[in-house]
Amino acid sequence: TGNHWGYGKEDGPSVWHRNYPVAQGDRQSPIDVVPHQASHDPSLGPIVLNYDQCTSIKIANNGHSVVVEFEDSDDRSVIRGGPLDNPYRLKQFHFHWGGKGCHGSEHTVAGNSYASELHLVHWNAVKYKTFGEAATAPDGLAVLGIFLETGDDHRWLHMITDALFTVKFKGSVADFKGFNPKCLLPSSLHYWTYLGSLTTPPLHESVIWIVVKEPITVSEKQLGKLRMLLFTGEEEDQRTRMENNFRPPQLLKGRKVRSSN
Ligand SMILES: NS(=O)(=O)c1ccc2oc(NC(=O)c3ccccc3)nc2c1
Ligand SMILES: [Zn+2]
Repeated sequence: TGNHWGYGKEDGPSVWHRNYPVAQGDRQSPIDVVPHQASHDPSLGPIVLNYDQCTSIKIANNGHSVVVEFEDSDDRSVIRGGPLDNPYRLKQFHFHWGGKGCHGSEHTVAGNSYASELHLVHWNAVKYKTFGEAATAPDGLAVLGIFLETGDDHRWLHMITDALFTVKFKGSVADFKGFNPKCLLPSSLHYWTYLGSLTTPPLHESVIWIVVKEPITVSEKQLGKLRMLLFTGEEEDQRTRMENNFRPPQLLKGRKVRSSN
Protein backbone atom coordinates (compact mmCIF):
# COMPACT_ATOMS: atom_id res chain seq x y z
CA THR A 1 0.00 0.00 0.00
CA GLY A 2 1.10 3.57 -0.64
CA ASN A 3 4.79 4.20 -0.05
CA HIS A 4 5.36 0.84 1.70
CA TRP A 5 8.91 -0.34 1.14
CA GLY A 6 11.15 -3.08 2.55
CA TYR A 7 14.09 -5.32 1.76
CA GLY A 8 12.25 -8.22 0.14
CA LYS A 9 12.02 -9.34 -3.48
CA GLU A 10 8.78 -7.40 -4.12
CA ASP A 11 9.49 -4.22 -2.11
CA GLY A 12 13.29 -4.09 -1.88
CA PRO A 13 16.03 -1.69 -3.11
CA SER A 14 15.64 -2.72 -6.77
CA VAL A 15 12.04 -1.37 -6.90
CA TRP A 16 12.30 1.63 -4.55
CA HIS A 17 12.67 3.91 -7.61
CA ARG A 18 8.98 3.31 -8.47
CA ASN A 19 7.77 5.32 -5.43
CA TYR A 20 11.06 7.22 -4.91
CA PRO A 21 12.48 8.25 -8.31
CA VAL A 22 15.43 10.00 -6.58
CA ALA A 23 16.71 6.41 -6.07
CA GLN A 24 18.25 6.87 -9.55
CA GLY A 25 19.68 10.32 -8.70
CA ASP A 26 23.25 11.62 -8.91
CA ARG A 27 24.21 11.46 -5.23
CA GLN A 28 22.80 8.19 -3.89
CA SER A 29 24.19 6.15 -0.99
CA PRO A 30 25.75 3.83 -0.03
CA ILE A 31 28.79 3.53 -2.32
CA ASP A 32 31.80 1.26 -2.71
CA VAL A 33 34.79 3.19 -1.33
CA VAL A 34 37.98 2.47 -3.31
CA PRO A 35 40.73 3.68 -0.94
CA HIS A 36 43.49 4.42 -3.45
CA GLN A 37 41.03 6.33 -5.67
CA ALA A 38 40.00 8.59 -2.76
CA SER A 39 41.84 11.90 -2.79
CA HIS A 40 43.75 12.66 0.40
CA ASP A 41 42.73 16.17 1.44
CA PRO A 42 45.13 17.72 3.99
CA SER A 43 42.59 20.52 4.61
CA LEU A 44 40.21 17.90 6.11
CA GLY A 45 40.55 18.30 9.86
CA PRO A 46 39.65 15.68 12.48
CA ILE A 47 36.06 14.82 13.35
CA VAL A 48 35.17 16.14 16.82
CA LEU A 49 32.34 14.49 18.77
CA ASN A 50 30.92 16.32 21.77
CA TYR A 51 28.65 13.61 23.16
CA ASP A 52 29.41 14.26 26.82
CA GLN A 53 25.96 15.63 27.73
CA CYS A 54 24.45 12.95 25.51
CA THR A 55 20.85 12.00 26.27
CA SER A 56 19.32 8.96 24.71
CA ILE A 57 15.56 8.80 25.20
CA LYS A 58 14.15 5.65 23.66
CA ILE A 59 14.82 2.56 21.56
CA ALA A 60 12.38 1.58 18.80
CA ASN A 61 11.73 -1.01 16.10
CA ASN A 62 10.51 0.99 13.08
CA GLY A 63 10.04 -2.09 10.88
CA HIS A 64 13.33 -1.42 9.05
CA SER A 65 15.94 -1.27 11.83
CA VAL A 66 16.37 -0.73 15.58
CA VAL A 67 16.75 2.99 16.33
CA VAL A 68 17.95 4.80 19.47
CA GLU A 69 16.63 8.38 19.55
CA PHE A 70 18.15 11.38 21.31
CA GLU A 71 16.97 14.63 22.86
CA ASP A 72 17.96 17.22 20.22
CA SER A 73 16.41 20.46 21.55
CA ASP A 74 19.89 21.95 22.12
CA ASP A 75 23.54 21.41 21.15
CA ARG A 76 24.30 18.90 23.92
CA SER A 77 25.38 16.13 21.50
CA VAL A 78 27.06 17.40 18.34
CA ILE A 79 29.59 16.40 15.72
CA ARG A 80 31.82 19.08 14.17
CA GLY A 81 35.00 19.52 12.15
CA GLY A 82 36.10 17.36 9.24
CA PRO A 83 34.07 18.34 6.16
CA LEU A 84 31.40 20.09 8.25
CA ASP A 85 30.94 23.90 8.24
CA ASN A 86 28.57 23.82 11.21
CA PRO A 87 28.00 21.62 14.27
CA TYR A 88 25.41 18.91 13.52
CA ARG A 89 23.09 17.62 16.28
CA LEU A 90 22.75 13.89 17.04
CA LYS A 91 19.21 12.73 16.31
CA GLN A 92 19.39 8.94 16.30
CA PHE A 93 21.52 5.94 15.58
CA HIS A 94 20.61 2.60 14.05
CA PHE A 95 22.18 -0.42 12.39
CA HIS A 96 22.11 -2.38 9.11
CA TRP A 97 23.10 -6.05 9.11
CA GLY A 98 23.03 -9.30 7.12
CA GLY A 99 21.78 -12.83 7.62
CA LYS A 100 23.68 -15.56 9.53
CA GLY A 101 27.38 -15.31 8.63
CA CYS A 102 26.78 -13.26 5.52
CA HIS A 103 27.60 -9.61 5.15
CA GLY A 104 25.34 -6.69 5.99
CA SER A 105 27.15 -3.34 5.76
CA GLU A 106 25.86 -0.73 3.31
CA HIS A 107 29.14 0.92 2.33
CA THR A 108 31.78 -1.48 1.03
CA VAL A 109 35.56 -0.96 0.87
CA ALA A 110 37.21 -2.08 -2.39
CA GLY A 111 34.25 -4.42 -2.90
CA ASN A 112 34.47 -5.92 0.57
CA SER A 113 31.53 -5.65 2.95
CA TYR A 114 31.47 -5.90 6.73
CA ALA A 115 29.02 -7.83 8.90
CA SER A 116 27.10 -4.70 9.88
CA GLU A 117 27.17 -0.89 9.80
CA LEU A 118 26.20 1.62 12.52
CA HIS A 119 24.80 5.00 11.41
CA LEU A 120 24.88 8.01 13.74
CA VAL A 121 22.46 10.50 12.18
CA HIS A 122 22.99 14.25 12.81
CA TRP A 123 21.25 17.38 11.48
CA ASN A 124 22.32 20.97 10.82
CA ALA A 125 20.35 22.90 13.48
CA VAL A 126 22.30 26.10 12.72
CA LYS A 127 20.79 26.44 9.23
CA TYR A 128 17.51 24.52 9.64
CA LYS A 129 14.69 24.65 12.21
CA THR A 130 13.73 20.98 12.26
CA PHE A 131 15.20 17.59 11.35
CA GLY A 132 12.52 17.25 8.66
CA GLU A 133 13.56 20.50 7.01
CA ALA A 134 17.26 19.57 7.22
CA ALA A 135 16.53 16.11 5.79
CA THR A 136 15.57 17.68 2.45
CA ALA A 137 18.49 20.16 2.25
CA PRO A 138 21.76 19.35 0.41
CA ASP A 139 23.84 20.09 3.55
CA GLY A 140 21.14 19.18 6.06
CA LEU A 141 22.41 15.89 7.49
CA ALA A 142 25.72 14.36 8.50
CA VAL A 143 25.81 10.60 9.05
CA LEU A 144 28.80 8.95 10.70
CA GLY A 145 29.14 5.38 9.44
CA ILE A 146 30.99 2.79 11.55
CA PHE A 147 31.72 -0.72 10.28
CA LEU A 148 31.17 -3.75 12.54
CA GLU A 149 33.30 -6.87 12.00
CA THR A 150 32.86 -10.14 13.90
CA GLY A 151 35.30 -11.36 16.52
CA ASP A 152 35.27 -10.98 20.31
CA ASP A 153 32.30 -9.58 22.23
CA HIS A 154 32.04 -5.78 22.19
CA ARG A 155 32.21 -4.71 25.85
CA TRP A 156 29.44 -2.09 25.54
CA LEU A 157 27.20 -3.36 22.72
CA HIS A 158 25.43 -5.65 25.25
CA MET A 159 23.75 -2.46 26.56
CA ILE A 160 21.84 -2.41 23.27
CA THR A 161 21.51 -6.13 22.54
CA ASP A 162 20.16 -6.72 26.09
CA ALA A 163 17.35 -4.24 25.33
CA LEU A 164 16.33 -5.71 21.97
CA PHE A 165 13.77 -8.10 23.44
CA THR A 166 11.76 -5.00 24.48
CA VAL A 167 11.40 -3.93 20.81
CA LYS A 168 11.01 -7.29 19.06
CA PHE A 169 8.01 -6.25 16.97
CA LYS A 170 7.66 -3.45 14.39
CA GLY A 171 6.12 -0.41 16.07
CA SER A 172 7.41 -1.23 19.57
CA VAL A 173 9.16 1.50 21.60
CA ALA A 174 10.85 1.32 25.01
CA ASP A 175 12.64 3.73 27.35
CA PHE A 176 16.37 3.75 26.74
CA LYS A 177 17.95 6.50 28.83
CA GLY A 178 21.55 7.43 29.53
CA PHE A 179 23.27 5.60 26.71
CA ASN A 180 26.23 7.42 25.19
CA PRO A 181 27.17 6.08 21.72
CA LYS A 182 30.74 7.34 22.15
CA CYS A 183 31.41 3.87 23.62
CA LEU A 184 30.68 2.37 20.18
CA LEU A 185 33.43 4.27 18.33
CA PRO A 186 36.77 2.77 17.26
CA SER A 187 40.05 4.23 18.56
CA SER A 188 40.86 6.06 15.30
CA LEU A 189 38.36 8.35 13.57
CA HIS A 190 40.22 8.55 10.24
CA TYR A 191 37.51 8.67 7.59
CA TRP A 192 36.38 8.95 4.00
CA THR A 193 33.81 11.63 3.16
CA TYR A 194 31.53 12.23 0.19
CA LEU A 195 28.15 13.80 -0.64
CA GLY A 196 25.31 11.28 -0.65
CA SER A 197 21.82 10.41 0.48
CA LEU A 198 19.68 8.59 2.98
CA THR A 199 20.12 4.86 2.26
CA THR A 200 16.43 4.12 2.78
CA PRO A 201 13.34 5.82 1.41
CA PRO A 202 12.73 8.74 1.08
CA LEU A 203 16.41 8.58 -0.11
CA HIS A 204 16.78 12.37 0.21
CA GLU A 205 20.12 13.63 -1.23
CA SER A 206 20.87 15.57 1.95
CA VAL A 207 23.70 13.65 3.62
CA ILE A 208 27.35 14.54 4.12
CA TRP A 209 28.69 11.01 4.67
CA ILE A 210 31.60 10.45 7.02
CA VAL A 211 32.63 6.77 6.83
CA VAL A 212 35.13 5.81 9.53
CA LYS A 213 37.93 3.54 8.27
CA GLU A 214 38.56 1.46 11.41
CA PRO A 215 35.81 -1.09 12.20
CA ILE A 216 34.70 -2.04 15.70
CA THR A 217 34.59 -5.70 16.68
CA VAL A 218 31.42 -7.41 17.91
CA SER A 219 30.70 -11.11 18.42
CA GLU A 220 28.56 -13.30 16.18
CA LYS A 221 26.39 -13.87 19.28
CA GLN A 222 25.79 -10.12 19.71
CA LEU A 223 25.00 -9.73 15.99
CA GLY A 224 22.66 -12.71 16.22
CA LYS A 225 20.57 -10.79 18.77
CA LEU A 226 19.87 -8.12 16.12
CA ARG A 227 18.42 -10.91 13.99
CA MET A 228 15.85 -11.83 16.66
CA LEU A 229 14.09 -8.55 15.84
CA LEU A 230 11.13 -8.79 13.47
CA PHE A 231 10.18 -6.71 10.41
CA THR A 232 6.55 -7.51 11.29
CA GLY A 233 4.19 -6.17 13.95
CA GLU A 234 2.76 -8.12 16.93
CA GLU A 235 -0.71 -8.05 15.35
CA GLU A 236 0.51 -9.64 12.08
CA ASP A 237 0.36 -13.42 11.77
CA GLN A 238 3.52 -13.32 9.61
CA ARG A 239 6.73 -13.42 11.72
CA THR A 240 9.59 -12.18 9.48
CA ARG A 241 13.08 -11.97 11.02
CA MET A 242 14.77 -8.58 10.60
CA GLU A 243 17.94 -9.28 8.61
CA ASN A 244 19.65 -8.17 5.35
CA ASN A 245 18.26 -4.65 5.91
CA PHE A 246 20.98 -3.04 3.78
CA ARG A 247 20.93 -1.23 0.43
CA PRO A 248 23.69 -2.29 -2.00
CA PRO A 249 26.30 0.24 -3.25
CA GLN A 250 25.06 2.83 -5.77
CA LEU A 251 26.82 4.45 -8.75
CA LEU A 252 29.40 7.13 -7.89
CA LYS A 253 28.31 9.24 -10.94
CA GLY A 254 31.53 11.25 -10.93
CA ARG A 255 31.54 12.12 -7.21
CA LYS A 256 34.85 12.62 -5.41
CA VAL A 257 35.56 10.67 -2.25
CA ARG A 258 38.01 12.47 0.02
CA SER A 259 40.16 10.87 2.67
CA SER A 260 41.28 12.38 5.98
CA ASN A 261 44.87 11.50 6.84
N1 LIG B 1 20.40 4.84 6.73
S1 LIG B 1 20.52 6.42 6.87
O1 LIG B 1 20.91 6.97 5.59
O2 LIG B 1 21.37 6.77 7.99
C1 LIG B 1 18.93 7.07 7.21
C2 LIG B 1 17.89 6.77 6.35
C3 LIG B 1 16.61 7.28 6.58
C4 LIG B 1 16.38 8.06 7.68
O3 LIG B 1 15.24 8.66 8.13
C5 LIG B 1 15.59 9.28 9.25
N2 LIG B 1 14.66 9.96 9.98
C6 LIG B 1 14.86 10.27 11.31
O4 LIG B 1 15.89 9.96 11.88
C7 LIG B 1 13.77 11.02 12.01
C8 LIG B 1 13.74 11.00 13.40
C9 LIG B 1 12.73 11.70 14.06
C10 LIG B 1 11.75 12.43 13.36
C11 LIG B 1 11.81 12.43 11.97
C12 LIG B 1 12.80 11.73 11.28
N3 LIG B 1 16.88 9.14 9.56
C13 LIG B 1 17.41 8.35 8.55
C14 LIG B 1 18.69 7.87 8.32
ZN1 LIG C 1 21.34 3.73 8.07
